[in-house]
Amino acid sequence: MSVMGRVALVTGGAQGIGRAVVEALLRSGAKVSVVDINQSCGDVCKSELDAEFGGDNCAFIQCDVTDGHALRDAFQKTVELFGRLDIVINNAGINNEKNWEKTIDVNLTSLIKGTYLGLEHMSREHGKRGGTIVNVSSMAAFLHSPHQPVYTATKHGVIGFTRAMADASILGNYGVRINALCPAFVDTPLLQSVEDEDNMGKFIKFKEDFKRSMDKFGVLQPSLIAEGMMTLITDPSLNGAVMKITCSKGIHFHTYEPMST
Ligand SMILES: NC(=O)C1=CN([C@@H]2O[C@H](COP(=O)(O)OP(=O)(O)OC[C@H]3O[C@@H](n4cnc5c(N)ncnc54)[C@H](O)[C@@H]3O)[C@@H](O)[C@H]2O)C=CC1
Ligand SMILES: CC/C=C\C[C@H](O)/C=C/C=C\C=C\C=C\C(=O)[C@@H](O)C/C=C\CCC(=O)O
Repeated sequence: MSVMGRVALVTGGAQGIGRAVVEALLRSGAKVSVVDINQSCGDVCKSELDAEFGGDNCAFIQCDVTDGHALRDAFQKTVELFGRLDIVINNAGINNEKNWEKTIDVNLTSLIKGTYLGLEHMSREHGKRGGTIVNVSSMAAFLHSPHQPVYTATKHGVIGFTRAMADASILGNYGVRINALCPAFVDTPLLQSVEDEDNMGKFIKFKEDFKRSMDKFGVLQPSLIAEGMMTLITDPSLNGAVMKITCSKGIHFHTYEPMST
């Protein structure tokens, strides 16, 4: 599937992995709505993307994804601006073990809301034309790190929810493919949070162990994550897939044992 002329919405798109995904989508001819809480970062992002890709191909919508009404409005504004919605990337995420309730709210609750809003605008059950959703998890869902237990729980939840929704899409003939993406460590500002007691809480005392994990497993570049994301977006055979991206194996997929009857 080509994304030429398609419309994408990317949460957390103003920096890091989301910014790399936004650029890959624009480079492939999509129009993109960048949804992000960070006004200044979003303004810079919009200005730079307009300069590179032209002023009519992306929009920045300042929005805290944990505000359900604001998130709904961001989806509606995207459709009003660009006339349709074909791709939703639920990417926004934080690492905060001190305010762990907020981590659940951003990483899981808001991702669920973003998935449901995406279906409202894309699913055949709502008379729409179909589309694709990618939910961003993490390799933390496979290698539970003692430094971020609640973050790890949210990323496990993303995989379970995404795989269940992919099955629901088949049963309900939604016409929407729903997949998960699990990067290992990626060189973005999020990694800096491991140094901050305000983020790590009592687990700050494990930060050296976290850094040893980063040294052991390596750190990826956002551009490789964007490459994997484009595969999930464009490969029509993928639904319920769990893509993993690591330094050791690159872009690959998790395989699940068939359920025993
Ligand atoms: N950096 C890494 O090592 C890895 C990151 N991930 C996941 O990738 C996703 C993106 O992370 P990064 O790009 O690394 O982080 P980042 O911190 O560089 O970028 C996250 C973006 O999300 C935005 N954001 C945060 N809370 C928000 C909210 N409530 N509403 C709207 N926007 C909000 C931020 O303003 C920022 O622009 C997250 O879900 C993260 O858990 C997964 C595996 C590895
Ligand atoms: C403060 C930064 C917050 C989050 C960063 C990120 O979300 C957390 C990642 C946590 C663990 C990363 C593990 C990386 C593992 C690898 O790179 C693999 O090569 C390890 C080998 C096997 C994994 C098991 C499997 O593939 O099933």
